[in-house]
Amino acid sequence: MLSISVTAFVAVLIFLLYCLIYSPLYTSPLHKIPGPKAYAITKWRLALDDYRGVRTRSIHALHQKYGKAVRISPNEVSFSSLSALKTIYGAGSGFERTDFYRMFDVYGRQNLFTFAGVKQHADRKKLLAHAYSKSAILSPNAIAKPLIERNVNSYLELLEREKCVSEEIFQSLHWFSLDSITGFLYGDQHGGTRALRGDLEHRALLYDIMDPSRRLLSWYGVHLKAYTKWLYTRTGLMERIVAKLGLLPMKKPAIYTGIRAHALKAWTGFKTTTGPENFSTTATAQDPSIMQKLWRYSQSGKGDLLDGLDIASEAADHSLAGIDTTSDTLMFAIWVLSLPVNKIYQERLIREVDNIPVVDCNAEGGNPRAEVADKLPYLDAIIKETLRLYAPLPASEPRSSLVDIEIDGYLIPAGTVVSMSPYTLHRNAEVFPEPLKFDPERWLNEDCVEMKKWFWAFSSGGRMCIGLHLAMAEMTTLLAAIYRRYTTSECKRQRGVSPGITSRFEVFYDESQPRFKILMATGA
Ligand code: HEM
Repeated sequence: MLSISVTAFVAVLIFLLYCLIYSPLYTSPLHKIPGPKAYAITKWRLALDDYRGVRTRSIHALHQKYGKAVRISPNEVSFSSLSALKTIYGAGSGFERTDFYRMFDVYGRQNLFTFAGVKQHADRKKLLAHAYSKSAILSPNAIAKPLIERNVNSYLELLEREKCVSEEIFQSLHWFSLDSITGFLYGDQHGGTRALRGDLEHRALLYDIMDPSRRLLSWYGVHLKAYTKWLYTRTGLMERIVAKLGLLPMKKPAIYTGIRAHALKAWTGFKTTTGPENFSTTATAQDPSIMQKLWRYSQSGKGDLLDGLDIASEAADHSLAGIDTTSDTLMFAIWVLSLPVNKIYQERLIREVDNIPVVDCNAEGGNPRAEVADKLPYLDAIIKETLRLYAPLPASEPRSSLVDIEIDGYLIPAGTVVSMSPYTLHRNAEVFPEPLKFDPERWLNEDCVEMKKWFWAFSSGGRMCIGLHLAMAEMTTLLAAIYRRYTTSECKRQRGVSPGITSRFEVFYDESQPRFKILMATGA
């Protein structure tokens, strides 16, 4: 009897060793891809890096050691080459977003960001692409340009009115991007915010995404998805026990507060005042917001019907995607230009914006117009270099293919997760000499064609950032106005300390500074 039990135990052990160690290392189709064994055997090795907030930097270090393809988990491979970039993220590549993105569903509804399938995504994108095109963003007759120019005026007025703002730009830049994206999505009447003009309720909308425990919630949501869902769906006594034991990574309500709740409120307000019966005769012309465009489409009877929750989900996601990204980039740009070592770049930028003729500035406020700020080569180089070194979404962008495919000489079976990151692409020393040095002028050299191919802050192909032109217009118009009027320098307390932002669950900062200070945890 004993010997049967021992035999069974040994057989189970051998089976487990085969499945958990031998197979991933020696028989898996990915076994030839280089990388440390611990990462190839278990997904928890990478999850641990994630927990420590060093996932992206660890993957980067693995690329430096193992080359352009690294196995980072039993079923996940990271790449860092232009050929892989084209195969995975090129237009029409057929690669889909993975389940990872489903944590950005809002109200249980998918949106542009979270659709995996190419067709579903393309259908939704068709509805939005024109509104986000460069010509629409810079058109005087559409919503974005006047809105951004007004917000730039408000920002400069705020600098004059509340002197402390100029010493702590992080928050006020968030108010700027909040007012810009909400005005664009909802229009002034139905949810456009006035944080810059002092509305405390609107400023408070940001607390939710600034809550540091959101970082932990993101980690749980990715690595312990079923358990997290279980935790948050307990009711009654169990709910109290779970809370008492401190098992919740973030206190309830963890999700539909702040920006997400605001989207639903904006939608409800819009529907009540606009309503189907007077929809075609009222506000449409004066209020061409994204919400209104989607509503108009949903009433047209063409294609799949969008209901209120679909519209609110789409809008909430664009808000979340458009706030931290833009304001974090602006914050890094101003901070890096304020360092004494970069004084020369600030002076050259000031020279460029000083040369803008008065006729190219708005009568109200006297700040450069958005379409003029868009055409300043030095400013453009500064923003590119900021996005290269401090990309606000620097982490890997996971994708998978429905069919087997070869990438950089390796056969990648269908369903394998493949990814690349701006962080690693932007630090390739063969493409960007002295990669950790802030040098905007590298973008002004005639031979920067290769660098442009590696620049990936906004991703590429069909899933490239839809808000690119909106973000660029916000950033160029505000920076041109600030440096036309002011010089900036670092505060005493900031000396030797890099600002640090968190993206998903990692902290990013300037690696050349001795220390960093985390400014905010973000949910995106
Ligand atoms: C500096 C500013 C910004 C940067 C660097 C940035 C970067 C990115 C990146 C890298 C992606 C792809 C993410 C992935 O696939 O994992 C993305 C997608 C997206 N971004 Fe942005 N973004 C910025 C601003 C904005 C703004 C202002 C909006 C406003 C609407 C926005 C809306 C979106 C949306 C909706 C997607 C999903 C697009 C799709 O799947 O088709 N972004 N962004």
